[in-house]
Amino acid sequence: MSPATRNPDHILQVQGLRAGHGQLVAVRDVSFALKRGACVALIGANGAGKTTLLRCLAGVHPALGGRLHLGAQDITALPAHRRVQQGLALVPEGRRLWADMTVRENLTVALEHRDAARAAAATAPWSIERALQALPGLVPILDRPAGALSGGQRQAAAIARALMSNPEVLLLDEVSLGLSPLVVDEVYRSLQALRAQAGTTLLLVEQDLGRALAFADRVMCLREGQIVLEAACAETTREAVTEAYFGMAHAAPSAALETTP
Ligand SMILES: Nc1ncnc2c1ncn2[C@@H]1O[C@H](COP(=O)(O)OP(=O)(O)OP(=O)(O)O)[C@@H](O)[C@H]1O
Repeated sequence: MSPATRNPDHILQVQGLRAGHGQLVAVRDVSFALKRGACVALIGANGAGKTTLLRCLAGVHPALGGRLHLGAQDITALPAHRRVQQGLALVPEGRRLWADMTVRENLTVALEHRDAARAAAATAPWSIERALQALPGLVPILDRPAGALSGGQRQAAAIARALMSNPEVLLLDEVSLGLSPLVVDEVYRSLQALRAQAGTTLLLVEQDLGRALAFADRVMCLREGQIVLEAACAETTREAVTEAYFGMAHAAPSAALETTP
């Protein structure tokens, strides 16, 4: 992407991204851009390529082609840890915390590995104290080993750990997976606080279509590794999204596409 075609309003620009697993192509020529401060929900059936796409953006899965820009910087060739330092953080499916360490230790290690210059330049850099204000549910479990936490607590701790890098863009895989509705509500309240307080740009994978459309500004539907729908949530309908999701007109929602009103 030439500097002339880059839009300064876009914090993340993805062009022609391709990735696979062996012979299998999982992400096919995917292009999109995230506006600064936006929240985009990425939806798609099992195996559509959502996790592979997020992992490619984070640099933990190799891309076969394409270009990525974070702000004005071309990050295509940067390894995962450099992308984190530049402001692109992933909260992976399954959360991947260090199970034997306490929550506090998980956060401290992340804090020590962040880019000091970026943190110094930030107007309000994240600290453990500030993360606890945004995610108060962590306060009583700060000294508990991450391996002993419930699903919702692990999700909150993983989000807090990602915040330690002062992300401009937070990628969240399967936000609601394995969590009770009440805990999901709490996680989304925390994400709302992040958006309001820090203006963090969010790209989140969410299987609950009702929740995705209610929370995000835009929705992007991935099918067989391609973006088949990209729209403002306020300007699309469940029917249009469901049709894109299944690749057929008038498809009935299945258990794979939850639809909380
Ligand atoms: N480690 C792997 N080895 C081989 N194939 C894989 C691997 N991980 C994913 N795939 C395949 O790549 C394709 C995309 O998978 P991916 O996990 O990215 O999809 P997804 O949309 O995140 O699905 P899910 O909701 O089930 O996690 C699928 O066909 C899947 O079977």
